[in-house]
Amino acid sequence: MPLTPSSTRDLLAALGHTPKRYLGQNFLVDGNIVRKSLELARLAAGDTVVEIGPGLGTLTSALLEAGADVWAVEMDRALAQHLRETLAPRFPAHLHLLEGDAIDHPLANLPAASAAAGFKVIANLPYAISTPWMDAVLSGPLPERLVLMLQQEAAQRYAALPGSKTFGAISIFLQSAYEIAPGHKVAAACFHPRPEIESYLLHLVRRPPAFVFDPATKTLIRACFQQRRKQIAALLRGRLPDDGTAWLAGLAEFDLTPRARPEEIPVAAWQRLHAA
Ligand SMILES: C[S@@+](CC[C@H](N)C(=O)[O-])C[C@H]1O[C@@H](n2cnc3c(N)ncnc32)[C@H](O)[C@@H]1O
Repeated sequence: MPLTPSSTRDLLAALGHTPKRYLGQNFLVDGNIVRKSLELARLAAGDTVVEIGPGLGTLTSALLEAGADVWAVEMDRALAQHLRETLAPRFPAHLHLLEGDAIDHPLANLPAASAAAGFKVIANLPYAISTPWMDAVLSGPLPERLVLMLQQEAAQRYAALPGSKTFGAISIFLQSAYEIAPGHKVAAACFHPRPEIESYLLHLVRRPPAFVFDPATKTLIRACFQQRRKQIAALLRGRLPDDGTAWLAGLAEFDLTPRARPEEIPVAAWQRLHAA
């Protein structure tokens, strides 16, 4: 599989494929990043891995060559066809390729039994879907580890702390389930074509135990952050049977009052909120 800008360009030309911007087609052309991704994921032979957007198969082939069982979902029909013709015959028992949208199939149709046995996600994500996809994954079953190439700005939002302007619902959902381990900034030269935005290799390790919010509480928290300049007491009024009085009283433990704004409230306090 191609691992240099020139071999990637040659393959794209041979396929008659022009990278599609709306599908975030910035292909990896740097072997070090591929190796680093496998290393951060502690990839071992026999691991089950979900990959989103295998594209030309650069990361996918490295995963398969390392002995992983790969469940991948690719939306681009021509690229999926290319993988079916080239990579699938080499790894017939280990590549499970789905042509479709990762938003509809966030875990590439990984069977429930394989998910329950433990799996990882390693992917160079299409940037446009990173947050809705992450939100879907956080509903469970949860991967043990994720190593994700992302837009740096998205990685900053996921890792944001209370008090920061980028702290939001996704930061709360993600940090409740995962620890953010050290990752890496990635240069635009590691991709073809080069993206205009900065990229980051994010490394997430599932917490023991991981906290998963129920759907109603997620909806409530998202609604609070849609009006992040309002005070939390006003935001909860009419949305909880007691208008949130009991939960608001508990904010004192965090040195906060009902006048706090959503972005000031720590993750541990949000975990005590129950909308249902
Ligand atoms: C950033 S590229 C990564 C390609 C390849 N994994 C690599 O690292 O070179 C993103 C890939 O995701 C695919 N893609 C975009 N949106 C998708 C979606 N909603 N569902 C599944 N795949 C998608 C693109 O066609 C592209 O192949």
